[in-house]
Parts: sequence; structure tokens; C-alpha cells
Amino acid sequence: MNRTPSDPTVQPVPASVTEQVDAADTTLTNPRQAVLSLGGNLGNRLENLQGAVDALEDTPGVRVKAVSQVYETEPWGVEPDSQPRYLNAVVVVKTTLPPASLLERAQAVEEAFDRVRTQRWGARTIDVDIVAYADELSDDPTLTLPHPRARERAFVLRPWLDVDPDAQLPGAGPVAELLAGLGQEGVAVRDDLELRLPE
Ligand SMILES: Nc1ncnc2c1ncn2[C@@H]1O[C@H](COP(=O)(O)OP(=O)(O)OP(=O)(O)O)[C@@H](O)[C@H]1O
Ligand SMILES: Nc1nc2c(c(=O)[nH]1)N=C(CO)CN2
Repeated sequence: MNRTPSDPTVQPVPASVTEQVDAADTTLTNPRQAVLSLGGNLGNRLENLQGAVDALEDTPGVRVKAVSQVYETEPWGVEPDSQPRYLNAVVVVKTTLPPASLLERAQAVEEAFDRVRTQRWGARTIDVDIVAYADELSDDPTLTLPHPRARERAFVLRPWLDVDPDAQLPGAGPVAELLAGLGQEGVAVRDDLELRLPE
């Protein structure tokens, strides 16, 4: 049966819903680049980082395109010497997942590595943060883009430059300049460690 726009049983679709559906459609046909930060300071830190890279690659709609060098870093945001040092790295992915689904997947990876949330910035086996998703900006607390503290974190910006020397933090400018303003104290490359890019 043909329903014309004057059909009283047809409910108007709110513009916000149409926009969301259109955005999801575009994402499906057009992979976007996202930058993820990985870090952990409990357990076998390198194995956990590699496990997170592999788990991301095993995700339908996610391809890991680049992995940074591995850095040993002083715990940021907590009392000095109150936690073990972290290993940190950054990966670039291409993804057809919309941002919210990528966050869900990042959190599932954390859970798979038995990450326990106790205190803010507490020690953890693995943390997977979305640093940037294309050039999107969002102030939604569930998924803020770019990550609200990325610009303050040399342990994010330094490895990011390995995989993209011309990287820009959306809304904030060149990563190299942001890092120059912060300095690189407490962030040391571990030349003896390496993450494998999945085949
Ligand atoms: N860009 C983002 N990437 C990851 N999580 C985010 C982002 N923006 C907001 N969040 C929200 O932050 C919440 C807390 O994340 P998480 O437990 O990983 O914090 P944290 O790693 O201890 O600290 P930080 O957020 O400073 O890195 C998550 O539940 C998530 O909804
Ligand atoms: N060095 C370092 N410090 C941190 C890290 C991290 O990955 N590396 N993650 C935190 C919460 O995301 C808090 N502090």
C-alpha cells in the first residue's frame, strides 16, 4: 500500500534521528582514521600492549595501520613513586565503526585484560583511550573528542609523532608544537621493545 506524506499513520522522523542514521551510513562506506593511546603498568606490560593491538585488529570494522615505538613513562597525575612505571604506545586505526562503537570495543579490550577500576588514574593492566577520531570534536563526557587530557600528556603526544610526524590534535594544533611546550621528561623510548603490526 502506498503511504503518502498525508497518511495519518506515518509518524514524522525527528531530524536528529535522520542525521544519526545518515552519519552511520557514511561511516560504513567511508573508513575514518582514529588514534588510540595504549598504556599499562601492571602485569606483563609489553604482552598486554601487544594483546590490545591484536584484539583491536581482530575487531570487525577495525584495521590497525601503524604502531608507535614503546615508551617507558613515569605515572602521570599521581604521587611520584606511588605506582610502577607505564609502558605506553599509540596506534593508528582505520575504522568503519562510529565513535561510540569504537569506544565500546576499546572498553571490551580493557575488560578482557582484567582491568579493574578502583581509583582515578589507578594502576592498570591496560588502558585504551580514543585520542582522536578523524577531526571530530565532542564535549560529551562519555566520549570527549579529542581526548580532553591528550594535550597535557607527553606519553600520548610523543608516540603519536612516531606514527604521524605531521599529526594535528583537532582543535588544538600541531602535536609537535604541543609536545615542545610540554617537554618529554619522564618519557623514555624503549629501543629494546617492539610492538608487532598485525599482518
Ligand atoms: N576519548 C575518550 N577515550 C576513552 N574514554 C573516554 C573518552 N572520553 C570520555 N571517556 C570516558 O572516560 C571514562 C573513564 O575512562 P577511563 O577509566 O579509561 O579513565 P582513565 O584512563 O582512568 O583516565 P583518563 O580519562 O584521564 O585517561 C570512560 O568510561 C569513558 O566513557
Ligand atoms: N605514564 C602514564 N601515566 C598515566 C597513564 C598512562 O598511560 N601513562 N594513564 C593514566 C590514565 O589514563 C594516568 N596516568
